[in-house]
Amino acid sequence: MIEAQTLTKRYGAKTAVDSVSFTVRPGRVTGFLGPNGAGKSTTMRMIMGLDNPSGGQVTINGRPYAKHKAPLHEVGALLDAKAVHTKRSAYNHLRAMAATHGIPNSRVNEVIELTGLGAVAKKRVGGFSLGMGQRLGIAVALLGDPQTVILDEPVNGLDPEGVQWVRHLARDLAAEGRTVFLSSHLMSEMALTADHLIVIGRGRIIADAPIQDIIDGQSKARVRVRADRPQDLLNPLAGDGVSSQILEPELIEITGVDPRRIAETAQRTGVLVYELTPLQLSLEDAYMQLTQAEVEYQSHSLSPTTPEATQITIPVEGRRP
Ligand SMILES: Nc1ncnc2c1ncn2[C@@H]1O[C@H](COP(=O)(O)OP(=O)(O)OP(=O)(O)O)[C@@H](O)[C@H]1O
Repeated sequence: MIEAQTLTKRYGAKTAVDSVSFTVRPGRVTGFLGPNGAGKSTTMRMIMGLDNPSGGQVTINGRPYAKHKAPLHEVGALLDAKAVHTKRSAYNHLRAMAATHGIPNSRVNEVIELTGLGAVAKKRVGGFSLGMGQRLGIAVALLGDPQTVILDEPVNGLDPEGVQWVRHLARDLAAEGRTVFLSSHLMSEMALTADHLIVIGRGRIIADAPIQDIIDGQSKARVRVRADRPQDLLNPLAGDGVSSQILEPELIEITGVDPRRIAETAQRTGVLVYELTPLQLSLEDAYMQLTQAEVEYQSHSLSPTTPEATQITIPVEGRRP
């Protein structure tokens, strides 16, 4: 379990992490999301005792990292896979780490097996690809068989098989009752891996909830309707927060009205409906909506004159008095 209370980190005038409080619980995968520069790595570094908080505190299993007698058994972290610059082989690197922490060699062999490093374990780490470096970083994180595992961008540089492997690993570790806290910019992957999300923007928590709640919280009912005269549905459905998009002559999307009301309206108005599909936001859409005001490093289109979409959005006319 990781518990942060009013955790703050300032770098000069810059407040990278601004009085955040959250709990990362065991038995589930908690994703840590946020735009570039939001404060994810700084938070993870403070959890691992690599940065001192300017205020507040963070504990792992009830104690700050530095207060644990055998921290590698409590928490393992992959924070910066590129940090391992060594002429040693992966095997010797892991053995040296194990020796200094009283971990038996048999565990070194286990983590090499677990992370799929067997074929390259005797090669110099300096020559590793990004993906192999990631696997070694994860092997180091798991070396002490820790109760809590923190992985910062663990799928960075991994091929699709590696990405899937990290997903299964994270889910297996959580299923064993461990605390798993991971960051990733790959939303589709996060949607498949995490049970719970903490979203941070400009150093502050902007969401802390089960993943489905975050998607539902950002979604207004949106329904795709195929019908012979779909436009005839629009006036009877008009109201606050209702809008529609004509995609094809017989295809529209209506936002802000549930499918049952659309079906009832169609029956009343004699419109023949032959498709009524509720649409759900993806995690990526929900995330973009949540964080759009929090993006520190905004990207701009190279061709601002290019139309955003060819679809036409028209608000449904307001109710007539
Ligand atoms: N050592 C430092 N000195 C000064 N500013 C720093 C330092 N480390 C981080 N920052 C600043 O603190 C803020 C948070 O950075 P951090 O790396 O924690 O964000 P992040 O969410 O991990 O971003 P990314 O997704 O790009 O990795 C950024 O504005 C960053 O520039």
